[in-house]
Amino acid sequence: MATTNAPAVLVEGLHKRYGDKRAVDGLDLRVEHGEIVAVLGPNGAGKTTTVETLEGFRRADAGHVRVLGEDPARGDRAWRARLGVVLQDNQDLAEVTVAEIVRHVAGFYPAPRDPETVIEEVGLREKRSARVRALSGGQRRRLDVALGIVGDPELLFLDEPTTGFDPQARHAFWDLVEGLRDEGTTILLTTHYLEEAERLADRVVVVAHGRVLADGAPADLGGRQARRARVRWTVDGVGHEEATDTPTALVARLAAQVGHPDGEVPGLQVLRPTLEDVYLGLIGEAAADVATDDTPEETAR
Ligand SMILES: Nc1ncnc2c1ncn2[C@@H]1O[C@H](COP(=O)(O)OP(=O)(O)OP(=O)(O)O)[C@@H](O)[C@H]1O
Repeated sequence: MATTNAPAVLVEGLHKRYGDKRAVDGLDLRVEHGEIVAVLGPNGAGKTTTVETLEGFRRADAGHVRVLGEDPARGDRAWRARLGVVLQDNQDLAEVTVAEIVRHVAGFYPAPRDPETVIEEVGLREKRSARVRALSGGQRRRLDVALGIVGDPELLFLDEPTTGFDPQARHAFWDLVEGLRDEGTTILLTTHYLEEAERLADRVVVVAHGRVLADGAPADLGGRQARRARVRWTVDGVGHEEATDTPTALVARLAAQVGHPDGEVPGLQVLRPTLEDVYLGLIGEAAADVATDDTPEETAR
């Protein structure tokens, strides 16, 4: 067991190639115990390759990797039992029922959660006797989540967990993840949903071309809080906009100058860059850098 203050996940200088494709290219990552970290990045950024290396399913070409104090390439059964894994694609389980497979998987773990409670938590109670092949895509994904958490893991990997969920199921899943966090579970999640990262993550790591572009709390990633606000308003139906570091002062001035008798400023909006704005800016800059980078690998395609 890891008894030191070592982080739950430590990755330094991870490299992984497929042929001449550099899928992961010097990636660093640290996840502290009890933290939820979201890894964001475009398709092909290297997220799944990284996560599957941490899970012990792929071998790194180079780099230092420790997961719950162990090298995943050497992780034994006891180490694996401390992990929960929700993969992007799961093997076919078509003919078994939901309750059967959750009970079955629980049997692999020394101290599993109660299978019926887990089925309920992921919202599959009414489907507990349904065969897996009869589940919808979103229900199937919920079953994947159930199988990932039934072992009561210390560290849970969620690879795009809510793909295919309807909005209600997504919100229910977020509540579930927050409940796990409150119980002390450490969670590393990949997602394409910025709203999901913003809601769940203590820290967001943006990855592109196998490298980390930015790492920070969702609220101030990429200096988000330090960015200027844009204030919009209308006068006689004509829109105005001004960028400012002091939006409160500007709004007070507008209220005095162009506000209605009750002080209201028509069409008033104060806009800060969203996490999505910051994310798209980072990814755009990285794409521009690659376009001007004439390494043989990039020009060969
Ligand atoms: N088994 C493989 N063989 C060859 N190339 C691979 C293999 N797995 C991944 N790749 C390539 O490595 C790169 C990184 O893929 P990876 O699946 O890690 O990206 P990702 O960030 O998880 O993408 P997505 O958001 O689409 O899931 C991609 O260019 C992909 O085509």
